[in-house]
Amino acid sequence: MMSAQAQQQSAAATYLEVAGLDAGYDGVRVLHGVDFSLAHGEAVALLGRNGAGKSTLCSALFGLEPQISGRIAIKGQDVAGWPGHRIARLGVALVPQGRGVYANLTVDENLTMAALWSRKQPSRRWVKESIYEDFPRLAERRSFSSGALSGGERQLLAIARALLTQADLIVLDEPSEGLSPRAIEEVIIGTVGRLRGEGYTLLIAEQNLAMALTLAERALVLDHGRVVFDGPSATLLADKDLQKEHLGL
Ligand SMILES: Nc1ncnc2c1ncn2[C@@H]1O[C@H](COP(=O)(O)OP(=O)(O)OP(=O)(O)O)[C@@H](O)[C@H]1O
Repeated sequence: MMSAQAQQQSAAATYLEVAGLDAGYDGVRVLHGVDFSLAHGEAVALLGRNGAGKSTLCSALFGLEPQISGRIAIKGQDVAGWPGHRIARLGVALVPQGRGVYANLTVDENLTMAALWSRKQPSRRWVKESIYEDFPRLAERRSFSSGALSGGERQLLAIARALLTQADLIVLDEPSEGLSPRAIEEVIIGTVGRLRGEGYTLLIAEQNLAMALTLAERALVLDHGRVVFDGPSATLLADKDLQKEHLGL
């Protein structure tokens, strides 16, 4: 059994804890008893076939559409049932599938709006100018309508919006979807890899196994709404039978 001190240390190291999470829509259950946790600064890939429940899990963490039961704790606080804006204030940002940027607004306006969601005491404070310095492509496009951006630029903007909320856990729902190999290399591998290096906690839902495993040291595989693998990425990469059975590869 863990000593009280070890339990305290382990609670302090845990950013997100999900236990016995069920989620669904209008009575149709999609997630069944999902358990996992994320340590501060850990990058975890969330894998699974189409319809396995990855987006449902990402949305459930953020207080969005699915109805849920079970435990979701962020930094030790039980947040199940909280609305998204309250969860955002704890430092969680979701970069949704399809990116969630406002296509009718300019890049600059999108960034201004994201900053309104900002939490109060971040460890690192991003402001619009630091975003433009660090992501010169966005600076070049600042007055462009977001709807006119390329897929890679839109993904970059969505990530920048997450940073401006001063999040320290960023949940990315299929970031590589619809991007060219070059955009995947530059935006996803480049930017997300950098966030990882800077100590952000990352949960990356992906269909692209090789890419997800490049970015994350640990993988979680969902199949029909159940966690069927939770372990080192290298183990999953080496286990062709598991990939075939649960990812259809
Ligand atoms: N808003 C919704 N209303 C009703 N059912 C939904 C909704 N969103 C998803 N579902 C259903 O929940 C199940 C899981 O879908 P989900 O999008 O979570 O899977 P996924 O692993 O993210 O797949 P994909 O890669 O296709 O996005 C599917 O059967 C889907 O039809």
